[in-house]
Amino acid sequence: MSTPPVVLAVAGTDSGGAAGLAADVATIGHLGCHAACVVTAVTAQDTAGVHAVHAVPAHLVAAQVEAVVGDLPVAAVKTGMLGSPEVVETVAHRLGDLPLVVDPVLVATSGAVLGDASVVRAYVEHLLPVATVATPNLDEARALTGRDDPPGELAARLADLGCVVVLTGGGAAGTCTDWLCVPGGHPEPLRHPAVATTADHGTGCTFSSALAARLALGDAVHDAARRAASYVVTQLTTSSTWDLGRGRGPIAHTSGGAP
Ligand SMILES: Nc1ncnc2c1ncn2[C@@H]1O[C@H](COP(=O)(O)OP(=O)(O)O)[C@@H](O)[C@H]1O
Ligand SMILES: Cc1ncc(COP(=O)(O)O)c(N)n1
Repeated sequence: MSTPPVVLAVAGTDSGGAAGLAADVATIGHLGCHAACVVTAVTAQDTAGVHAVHAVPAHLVAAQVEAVVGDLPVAAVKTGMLGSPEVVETVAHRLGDLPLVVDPVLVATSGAVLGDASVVRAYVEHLLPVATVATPNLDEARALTGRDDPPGELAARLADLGCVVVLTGGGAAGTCTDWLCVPGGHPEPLRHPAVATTADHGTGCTFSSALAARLALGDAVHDAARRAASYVVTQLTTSSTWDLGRGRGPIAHTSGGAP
């Protein structure tokens, strides 16, 4: 087998194994890349909620980043929960020159706040302007713009900060619509079938990791976004028959279940 491209995931942990680095590392590996991982926060989390958060100090996040980029040929980076404005700035400063997918994690599926107003400001001022692609959901796009416009308009506003935006979510009548907008361009709807399931914890993490892996494998952004969405549909279809946890169960990151 040939040497895989390296994708660096910079994110928090989810003890329930649904979201965060667990989703990132599994997805990146399943798509044929090697996952390096930098931990930004430890969460005590399950399918029902986030019970505690311990932020990793910014200097230790920086040390992890240095260890990875000093040794491995990172082809793409994906960021998830960063948790503090200092960590957002560290990532922007040290990783902003690489192909960079930013999932601006602010709120968990369960409703827990994973990034406050100072983190929102740091994304807008420091990280989105150097990102290649940002993948906010509708709530995150509203928080980042401070507006309540239709999703296509929010995607265009965020793209004006300097990155391609794929605004995710918005399922209705069996269809999910994501909005893709390049800086200065017109928002374009990307549609795929909606899977009826409550086993969707970690979907955004899986999507942004799949997008970063596809970029590392050489896809252009449009193709990477389409393939990442199609990956998520397959994985949600698998987990739709699972019965795990009291809350919203994990999306299947890799397998179709035990053989
Ligand atoms: N039930 C679903 N069926 C199919 N695709 C979905 C479903 N829920 C989310 N997606 C897709 O998963 C990707 C991640 O979106 P989303 O769930 O909005 O992220 P987040 O977890 O950040 O809220 C998007 O491409 C979105 O359209
Ligand atoms: C550590 C961590 N990172 C990200 C998410 C968001 O994922 P989701 O939107 O599926 O809750 C999360 N819940 N926990």
